[in-house]
Amino acid sequence: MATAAAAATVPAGGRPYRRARPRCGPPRLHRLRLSAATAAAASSSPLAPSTSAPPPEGGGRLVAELVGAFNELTERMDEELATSSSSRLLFRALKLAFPALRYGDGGRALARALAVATSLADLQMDAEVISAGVLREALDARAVSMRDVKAQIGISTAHLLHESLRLKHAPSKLDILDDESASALRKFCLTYYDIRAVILELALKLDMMRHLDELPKYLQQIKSLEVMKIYAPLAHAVGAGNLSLELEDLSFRYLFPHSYDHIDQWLRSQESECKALINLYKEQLLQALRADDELKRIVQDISIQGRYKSRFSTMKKLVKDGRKPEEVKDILGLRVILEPRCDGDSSDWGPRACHRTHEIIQALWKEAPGTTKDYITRPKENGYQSLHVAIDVSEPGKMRPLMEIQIRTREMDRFAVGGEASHSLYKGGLTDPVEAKRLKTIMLAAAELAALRLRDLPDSNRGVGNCKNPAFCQLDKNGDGRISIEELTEVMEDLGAGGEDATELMRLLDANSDGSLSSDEFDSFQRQIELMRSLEDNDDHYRKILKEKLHMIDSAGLLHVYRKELGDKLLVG
Ligand SMILES: Nc1nc2c(ncn2[C@@H]2O[C@H](COP(=O)(O)OP(=O)(O)OP(=O)(O)O)[C@@H](O)[C@H]2O)c(=O)[nH]1
Ligand SMILES: Nc1ncnc2c1ncn2[C@@H]1O[C@H](COP(=O)(O)OP(=O)(O)OP(=O)(O)O)[C@@H](O)[C@H]1O
Ligand SMILES: [Ca+2]
Ligand SMILES: [Ca+2]
Repeated sequence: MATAAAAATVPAGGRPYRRARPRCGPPRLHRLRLSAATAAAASSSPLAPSTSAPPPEGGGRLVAELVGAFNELTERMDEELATSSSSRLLFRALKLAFPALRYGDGGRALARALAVATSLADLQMDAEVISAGVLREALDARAVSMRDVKAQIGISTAHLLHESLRLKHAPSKLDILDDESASALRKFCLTYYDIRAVILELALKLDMMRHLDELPKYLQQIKSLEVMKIYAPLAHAVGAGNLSLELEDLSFRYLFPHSYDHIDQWLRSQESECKALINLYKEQLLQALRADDELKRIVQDISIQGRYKSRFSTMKKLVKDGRKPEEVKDILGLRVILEPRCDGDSSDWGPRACHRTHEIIQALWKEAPGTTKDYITRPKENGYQSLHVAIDVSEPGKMRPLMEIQIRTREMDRFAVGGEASHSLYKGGLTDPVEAKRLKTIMLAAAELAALRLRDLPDSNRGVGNCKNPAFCQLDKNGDGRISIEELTEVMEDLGAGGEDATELMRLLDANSDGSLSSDEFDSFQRQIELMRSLEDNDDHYRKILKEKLHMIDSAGLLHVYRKELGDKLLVG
């Protein structure tokens, strides 16, 4: 029977780049992000004695934040990249950045450094790049020196930071950013700089764009132009698709505020309904494809991806040939990817499976006349293969944009994503296939080198296999399975807090009063940290809802809407 895996669909708000990783075996408790409800339940378990203690203050709170950030980042990292050497490196970087960035501006610098690190972890970068992301803000604020980084973190992270600083100044070497010089500059960046430094710089640009309101207006436009012409296409070229889309949308917003508002209002007005529809159609289609006898015979795997079109991409469609928003046929998009079986006479099973999928779609929904393009029977000149249809998802009295469905085999998809018909060539600003191939080779080589440096030594008795809880292992320096007061004091001192804070934290967490923290006691502490973080997340979420409502309605109806929204969310939560 054909197995079907539904790939991630519309990005969830707030954490756009997080990639769902399949987990094998039992979940690792320390890495679970507990909901407030489960965390509260866990805290009443007899195995979790210390969660009833009040949240730690002072230096204890610092350790809690450090451990929380460390867990969040390692959870997002690719499992293969999260070796114990990587964990150690990341923990050291966080320890260096925390005291340097936490004070001064109410912790905003630290929050931004962690957001950059999060983007890098979501892009599946290694610990060296993520550490550089954490430290770059501290370096810019002169709270940490390159000498500190070299001595405490390592030469590779220092090198990355050095390269990203060089890259930062590259655009200012040009007087005008016309298409030609922008293209030359993009090539220059990709040829002459460590590719991981380019990716670090992209994550920093995203952070800058998310806070552009804080800069003077003239700078907002200069920065946006740079991003639009250089960094968004660069992001596309290195395969950071979602990052590229967000960079484009943000710079579009600052460069053309009126056009942006227009498109934003139209897309936003139907966004949640359309995203729900994408998920619904995806599920229906998956079920129908899985149930089909012919597909069961010739296909071993089916996946479907969905996306809602970005603001900037929609704008380009409108400008290209002057069509109206409702005439854009790919505002809602699904992509079916089929993996044909390899046995028997399977040479034409791929195209057959795609055409069979088309027939099933025609039986399910209404196809918009004249929209089908069969690039499988007749591939495009660049070799691109896929079958495209658009279906009408309107209902009586409810007009909606069309939904485009692309159908292709896994092999065709690989070619469309990374081959000579690659998306970065199709619209990413790179025009030379040889250049794209070389870029891919450089990226792979950089990843291999990093992996080599960050691998665990075979005789290491603190390898991942032995360390069920990486945060605990970072604190348990001598590896005896307990965190002693000396070990706790050491981390406190690294964070700039005193020995009294360590004693205080130990008193709070040491449930059986034996003078040290067992892994169970530390697990309880981590559950408490998760609880604190989830409360902060919810607060942030409610604040956003409120802001939107305040913006949209007059004061007479505010309370009603606020109560309803809050009530709904609380019920769901
Ligand atoms: N990677 C890649 N994707 C492509 C290529 N050509 C088309 N596509 C994808 O297929 C979609 C639809 O392409 P077409 O069916 O040719 O439609 P179109 O002529 O662009 O029509 P409009 O979307 O209405 O402008 C595009 O939006 C891309 O997502 C290609 O050469 N490479
Ligand atoms: N129908 C679809 N289903 C799922 N993903 C899609 C679909 N169409 C495009 N994508 C993906 O969505 C991302 C954003 O693409 P975007 O909508 O900006 O451009 P496009 O549709 O590929 O090209 P164009 O703007 O020329 O139509 C890309 O990763 C692209 O591969
Ligand atoms: Ca110990
Ligand atoms: Ca104890």
